[in-house]
Amino acid sequence: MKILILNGPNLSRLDLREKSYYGDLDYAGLRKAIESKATSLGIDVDVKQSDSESELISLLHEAADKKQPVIFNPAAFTHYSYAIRDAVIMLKAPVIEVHLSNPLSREEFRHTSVISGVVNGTIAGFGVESYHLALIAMQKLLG
Ligand SMILES: O=C1C[C@@](O)(C(=O)O)C[C@@H](O)[C@@H]1O
Repeated sequence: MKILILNGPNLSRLDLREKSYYGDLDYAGLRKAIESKATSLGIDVDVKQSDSESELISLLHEAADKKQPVIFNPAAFTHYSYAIRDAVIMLKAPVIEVHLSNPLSREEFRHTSVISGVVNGTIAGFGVESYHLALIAMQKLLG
């Protein structure tokens, strides 16, 4: 079973965002780093990104129907999307929330995650390493 790595809005333009939080890596580089770490761990991944709340929800529905594990960076939706939270609740396999930056060290509106309470765990603040750590954690969760 492939693990779905799902990325939310504006992550496709990572290299154009605040360098102090996201560095120089572009989305293609992030994707490549995730895929190569997954290969080294012997994990199959499907890396997807969308800027649309509706599309992210459809992808979560598909993952729920397939009982697919998910590593999810909901990006700004983390902080306010109850619709995405409700879709995450319906997932049947483990789900890990990841963030490149540490939202708790940023603006106050980022201190709330409406997603954290409905996932197995959250990894934040380690750049691309957050995804690597999530892959290792997911491997353990799946036994
Ligand atoms: O778009 C993002 C990226 C982010 O999820 C991260 O990976 O650090 C943190 C969010 O607050 C922000 O809106």
